[in-house]
Amino acid sequence: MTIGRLNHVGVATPSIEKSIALYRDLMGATKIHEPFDLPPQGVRVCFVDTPNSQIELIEPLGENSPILKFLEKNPLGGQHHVCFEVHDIHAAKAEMEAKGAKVLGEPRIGAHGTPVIFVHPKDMGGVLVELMETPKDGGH
Ligand SMILES: C[C@@H](C(=O)O)C(=O)SCCNC(=O)CCNC(=O)[C@H](O)C(C)(C)COP(=O)(O)OP(=O)(O)OC[C@H]1O[C@@H](n2cnc3c(N)ncnc32)[C@H](O)[C@@H]1OP(=O)(O)O
Ligand SMILES: [Co+2]
Repeated sequence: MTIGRLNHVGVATPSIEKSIALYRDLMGATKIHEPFDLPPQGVRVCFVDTPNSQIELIEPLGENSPILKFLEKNPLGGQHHVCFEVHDIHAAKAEMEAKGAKVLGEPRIGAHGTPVIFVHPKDMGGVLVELMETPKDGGH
């Protein structure tokens, strides 16, 4: 596996609406996408475009959301994960596991419509890493 483009930085927030206001009014973001629910991942998502990447605002969706505990520990929200593109998600998963890193669950469809996996922060220097298969059209 070769690490690919930084697709997005995931930012957990208790309120997407409040975070949108911060990125728009404080940071000057001009392209903010419509928020949408992503039930398979247990989050509501809103992408904020930057010139070379995206910020992915994520708010808990449902009682089993994987970000509930993170928000308990970080009530204001905070930087949650970084997402790199990979060519083949199944090959990436197999390689991570062969190298001894814990992959959290099976590949699931992520916010850009391609499969994603997560590598445990304990095996990646404290950073939760999402690997995302590059969209066939090359992405955003
Ligand atoms: C929409 C989609 C997309 O882009 O397509 C997404 O991104 S969805 C993004 C949301 N989905 C996910 O994150 C799915 C994968 N995540 C998970 O399975 C979970 O969140 C885990 C990463 C396993 C954490 O689980 P949980 O919060 O229940 O456990 P926990 O609080 O006991 O955490 C275990 C240890 O990991 C640390 N830890 C927890 N979350 C962390 C994070 N985001 N970054 C860095 N470290 C983190 C905790 O501080 C703790 O360390 P200590 O032991 O030292 O106290
Ligand atoms: Co993400």
